[in-house]
Amino acid sequence: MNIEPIIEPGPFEAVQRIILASGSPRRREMLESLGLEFDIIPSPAGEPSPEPGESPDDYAQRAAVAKAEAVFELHPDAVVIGSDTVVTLDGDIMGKPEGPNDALLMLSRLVGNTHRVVSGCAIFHPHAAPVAFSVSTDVSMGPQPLEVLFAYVATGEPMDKAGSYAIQGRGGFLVQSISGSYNNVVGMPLARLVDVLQDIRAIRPRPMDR
Ligand SMILES: Cc1cn([C@H]2C[C@H](O)[C@@H](COP(=O)(O)OP(=O)(O)OP(=O)(O)O)O2)c(=O)[nH]c1=O
Repeated sequence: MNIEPIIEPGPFEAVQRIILASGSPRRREMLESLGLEFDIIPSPAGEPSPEPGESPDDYAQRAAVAKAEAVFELHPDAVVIGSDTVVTLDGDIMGKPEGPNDALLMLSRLVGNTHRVVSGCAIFHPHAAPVAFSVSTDVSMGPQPLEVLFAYVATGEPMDKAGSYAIQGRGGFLVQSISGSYNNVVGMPLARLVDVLQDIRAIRPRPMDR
């Protein structure tokens, strides 16, 4: 399924075919913000389960590699980008909630605490070794009464978000402060990704005359 995004001239242009192996609208918007032409092919790879004792960083990277690799195998001529975001607190890895009760449980643990959001990113390239990395952001939330969490869960926003909240959406009110990349919380370590894409010559600054 190729969804051709609408491109506005942005700071960069693609030098090679780029595929975003993601169904996340947030990740699509981030790549679009760069002005890149790219295809979207959600990965057929499912979410792997964390191995016993696996660090959140290793897990997020492994999940991102699995997503990107599954699409790269079908399109070895393209640069394929995959990403995976998890929330971690007290050593536990939180993905997307299984339902409203699970979302409520996650949020009741996160409020009044500082947790880490870890996004893994993997880039597969036709003529270079794959690159995988993870970036983490500390997110501090103030205390919230249960009825506020109920009301937030009832919006439905938490259901497709790691940790059951969206810093960029209605859940922004939950976040008192962050230390690190904001984009990384939303779903992709964009600054680091742009550096890598330029290093492997997949993108370049858009020439002034274009
Ligand atoms: C913490 C946080 C997560 N998220 C989202 C980012 C991810 O889309 C989602 C975590 O799920 P992921 O499994 O990382 O990704 P996804 O299933 O949405 O998309 P795909 O696997 O196709 O790439 O949580 C936010 O949008 N805002 C936030 O503040």
